Amino acid sequence: MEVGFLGLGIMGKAMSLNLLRHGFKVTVWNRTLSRCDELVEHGASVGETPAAVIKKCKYTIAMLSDPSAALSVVFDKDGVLEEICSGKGYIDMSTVDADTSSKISEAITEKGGYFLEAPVSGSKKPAEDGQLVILAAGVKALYDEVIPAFDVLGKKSFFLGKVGNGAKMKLVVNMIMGSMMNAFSEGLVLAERSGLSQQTLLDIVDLGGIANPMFKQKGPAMIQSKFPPAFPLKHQQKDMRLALALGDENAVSMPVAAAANEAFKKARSLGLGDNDFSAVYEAVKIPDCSADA
Ligand SMILES: NC(=O)C1=CN([C@@H]2O[C@H](COP(=O)(O)OP(=O)(O)OC[C@H]3O[C@@H](n4cnc5c(N)ncnc54)[C@H](OP(=O)(O)O)[C@@H]3O)[C@@H](O)[C@H]2O)C=CC1
Ligand SMILES: O=CC(=O)O
Repeated sequence: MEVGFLGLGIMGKAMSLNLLRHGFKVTVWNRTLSRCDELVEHGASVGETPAAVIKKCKYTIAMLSDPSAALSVVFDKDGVLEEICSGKGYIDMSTVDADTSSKISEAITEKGGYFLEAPVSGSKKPAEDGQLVILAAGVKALYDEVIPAFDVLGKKSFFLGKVGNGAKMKLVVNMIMGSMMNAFSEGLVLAERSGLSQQTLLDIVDLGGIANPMFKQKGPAMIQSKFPPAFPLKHQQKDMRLALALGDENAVSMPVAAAANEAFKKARSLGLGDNDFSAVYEAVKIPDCSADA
């Protein structure tokens, strides 16, 4: 199977390498073109523009940072829309909001192409290991056709119906994850300030009902103030922002998520946006000056 791949960041690089390892022919494009070099060493071809990739491939996957990147790659000059046509499928796996996904879907459909949104749950390591959870929605026929690729990229795929449902599901999941990371960070700070061992806290948490892979994997690095980026904090804050907007639309009160978003914003203002999202711990550590006012 031949696929195009647009966006070779942390996730896109791991995912396209995985496809190459499993015998797919992959044509890649990245805004910073030099990032294609490593993929070429592993057998990929390069398209000079998103349009060139679409022209060459029947199926093209995108994995881009945020709504503005996802829209730009489709609508700007040399973008996807210039070459998408009947018989071609476009699969956007970026985490965006439902409106962005719908705009892309409508434009692709107008040109006769097929569209699937397919954001993923799982981070750098699951992407490397083909263990993502894929949350697809859109054209079911396209979903069925690209299952061989999803089987390589993920451990489980869900088809969630109409465009927007995949985006919304992903935002709900990441809203929970971001709130959990804040509670975990507060717990680590509280343990330390109370004179307790943070390592002992990690051991206890891992043995009980709130044990989970995220705390287990990230906790030991966090207590050493190490945050190598797997899921960049700036993207988690984008997801909190988009999830809160979804809450606004549906009149769902989300005070926990709103507080978590503030902590991620504070972390970004401290210059931590390119660190892993667990770096919110550094923001949580800083005393809240407003409490003294
Ligand atoms: N990392 C993770 O653990 C996970 C991330 N996600 C989601 O996947 C998506 C990608 O994440 P990740 O790989 O971590 O992000 P990165 O920041 O590592 O990569 C972002 C990619 O988007 C490209 N990009 C950014 N802006 C533009 C633009 N205006 N036009 C064209 N390309 C652009 C970047 O190109 P360039 O190299 O030129 O900057 C790069 O290829 C995000 O939506 C994220 O929320 C989902 C699950 C897990
Ligand atoms: O979106 C991030 C993830 O870990 O899932």
